Amino acid sequence: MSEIVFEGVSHRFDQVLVVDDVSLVLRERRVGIVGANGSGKSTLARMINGLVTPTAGRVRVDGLDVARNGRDVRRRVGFVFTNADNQIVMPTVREDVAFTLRRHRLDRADAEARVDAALERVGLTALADRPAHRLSGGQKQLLALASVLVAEPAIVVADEPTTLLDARNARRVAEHFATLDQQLIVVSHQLELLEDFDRVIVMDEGRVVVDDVPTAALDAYRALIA
Ligand SMILES: Nc1ncnc2c1ncn2[C@@H]1O[C@H](COP(=O)(O)OP(=O)(O)OP(=O)(O)O)[C@@H](O)[C@H]1O
Repeated sequence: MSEIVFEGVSHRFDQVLVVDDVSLVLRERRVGIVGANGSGKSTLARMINGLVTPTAGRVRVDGLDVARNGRDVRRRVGFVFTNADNQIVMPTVREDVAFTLRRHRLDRADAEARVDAALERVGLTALADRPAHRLSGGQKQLLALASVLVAEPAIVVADEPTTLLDARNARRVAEHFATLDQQLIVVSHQLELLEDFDRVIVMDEGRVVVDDVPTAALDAYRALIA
């Protein structure tokens, strides 16, 4: 497993402290992050691959300082956004997955084999030549996941990957996430998604207020928001 370390990490947007002195070592395979709207979950998740830089403290991924080694870190850390539409950049499903590899210097056959494997992995092989924007919401989220997996990241960070999906699609996407070999960090308001994770972190006003096994952490979170 990889290791993600937050060392006294804070982040301010326009003087407002949204992540407040967080220190964590994440080594578990599947870690969930929950918390009320605006508690700083997305900001924390985005710091893992350098989408957001801490205004104080340091984030390290497998020993690499994210602020200094952004490119190497982004090769290790794939990021799945809430809205897959924002992640789809190419006309067809296959082209969209292949786009991730544009700077990987693979020969054509290797790249194609990796794209095929990533599509197979998420069950989109039959839709490979379809227009990406015409997929259903659930299929788009699986495409976003394939576009991340094709780079063979060690870590997948997902920010509310099922929030925009109906219950059936959310379950389908969640099942795919559950079978990943990668270390997985998932921000979610859908608590059932995290029940069989290894660890759940509860954020409140930028701080980690609970850090425990899912049953205990989710109970504490439900009590906090009740
Ligand atoms: N780019 C930005 N510029 C200014 N403020 C921001 C920016 N991104 C987030 N914020 C603010 O930082 C705070 C924390 O936001 P963040 O998205 O991390 O919370 P969250 O816990 O993920 O919330 P939600 O559950 O609503 O997605 C919020 O008050 C938000 O308005």
